[in-house]
Amino acid sequence: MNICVVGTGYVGLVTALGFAKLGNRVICVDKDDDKIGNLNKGIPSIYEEGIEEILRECLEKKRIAFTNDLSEGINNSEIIFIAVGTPEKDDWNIDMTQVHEVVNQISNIISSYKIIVIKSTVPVGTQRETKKHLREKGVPEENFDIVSNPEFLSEGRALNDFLNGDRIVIGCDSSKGKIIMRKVYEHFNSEIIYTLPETAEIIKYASNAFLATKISFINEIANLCTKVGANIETVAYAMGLDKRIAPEFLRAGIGFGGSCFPKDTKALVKIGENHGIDLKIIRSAIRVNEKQRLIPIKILLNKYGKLENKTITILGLAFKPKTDDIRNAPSLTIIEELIKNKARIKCYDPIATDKVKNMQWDILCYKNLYDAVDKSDCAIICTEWDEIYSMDLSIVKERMNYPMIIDGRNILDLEKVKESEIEYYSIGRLN
Ligand SMILES: NC(=O)C1=CN([C@@H]2O[C@H](COP(=O)(O)OP(=O)(O)OC[C@H]3O[C@@H](n4cnc5c(N)ncnc54)[C@H](O)[C@@H]3O)[C@@H](O)[C@H]2O)C=CC1
Ligand SMILES: O=C(O)[C@H]1O[C@H](OP(=O)(O)OP(=O)(O)OC[C@H]2O[C@@H](n3ccc(=O)[nH]c3=O)[C@H](O)[C@@H]2O)[C@H](O)[C@@H](O)[C@@H]1O
Repeated sequence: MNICVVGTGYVGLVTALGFAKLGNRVICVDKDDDKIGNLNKGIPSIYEEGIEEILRECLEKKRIAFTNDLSEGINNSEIIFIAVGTPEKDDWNIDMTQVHEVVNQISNIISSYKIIVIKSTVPVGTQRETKKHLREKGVPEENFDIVSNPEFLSEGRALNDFLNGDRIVIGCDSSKGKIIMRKVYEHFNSEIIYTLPETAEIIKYASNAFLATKISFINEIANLCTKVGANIETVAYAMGLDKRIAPEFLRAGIGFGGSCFPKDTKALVKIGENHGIDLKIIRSAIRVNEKQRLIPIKILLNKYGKLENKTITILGLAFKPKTDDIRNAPSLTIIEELIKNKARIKCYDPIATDKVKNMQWDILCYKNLYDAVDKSDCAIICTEWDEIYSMDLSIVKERMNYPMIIDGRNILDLEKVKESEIEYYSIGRLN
């Protein structure tokens, strides 16, 4: 099939490459000329393992092309996927500017039947509002169908998630649209749920909010474990053996970050509010998460009283391993607090340091972990990178000014920590 994908970020690029790999012809559109230039040269706009090879393979086979010209994408495709950003606003509502811009542009270009698929995570009601908007802009009804098709991929294993997701959700109120969407996904093995657009839109938010709540739940239990001398790892393991609970998303730590859980939980609370429903559980999950990030600061203040002239190392900047994405990462909140407390800050991350350098903070970034802990008074683990998990604790101890680690992701081997005689804090583990 001929497919156009608008937006070449994490979701857009992965969607485009996934469809291209399956033999479709895909045109990707982005308004960022630098991204388009790089993508045409085979340089991905995001970091994901294996994506560069697939990009180059698809370019060579001429299954994918990148342009900044939306009309080229639309005129050569039967289906248009919208995968632009939907960031959060200060009031927790969603900023729909990027989606609205694309829809307006489409309304000026479209001249024959197209399916417009909303892949971005958008507030409930967006499919219907978009339909109304296109009609008001004079686009004849017979020229389009609008489908809500939210994406469930996780960064770090995005392409695999896209191609082998647990489910595909299609929110569509036209039978013609449904038939074409069935064809789009005919080579996927995932269960496909056809439903109303509003239901599809809620499924996306409810799924993310449920997973975020599971994390906040286990984090509260971990905090209790710390107080009563219980071990969160055994608690989580035993809970996870119950099939009704399941072991995933029970890893305690400094909480969830990223471009989606923080934004989508807040957006769902706001959607509830806009409809007169107070979503109390999700509101609490957000509050628990915001506090969880501050645990390392509390431990440090307990230990040192004040942090002025102390050197603190952040081990891991990305919001999770295998990505260079630092959007809403717990590490950033911790750095901001350390700056407020006038600490000297050193950071290590195998791939995300450049993104933090762009923030122009007065902090030092290292690509070598041992240089980052040199003369430090405490190292805080914020991301569970393999490189951090497997660091040599004897070297770390030797290079630090005072040997202290706060393990915000509960990853270090407790035996090795004990042997190293480093002062060690975790989130609910028994040392
Ligand atoms: N990042 C993730 O893991 C997931 C994200 N989502 C959702 O997918 C959507 C996209 O997220 P990301 O890919 O992370 O966003 P992103 O910010 O990485 O990428 C968005 C892209 O859209 C482009 N763009 C913006 N306006 C445009 C326009 N008018 N014309 C052409 N291109 C335009 C931007 O230049 C950028 O390259 C969001 O709604 C997000 O909530 C859903 C599942 C997973
Ligand atoms: O809508 C989205 O954007 C995506 O959001 C998440 O994917 P992602 O944010 O890439 O990463 P996750 O693996 O879900 O991790 C999110 C955060 O939760 C944290 N986490 C995760 C699991 C856990 O047990 N404990 C925990 O603290 C991670 O460290 C990370 O900061 C969802 O898992 C995807 O299904 C969804 O499509």
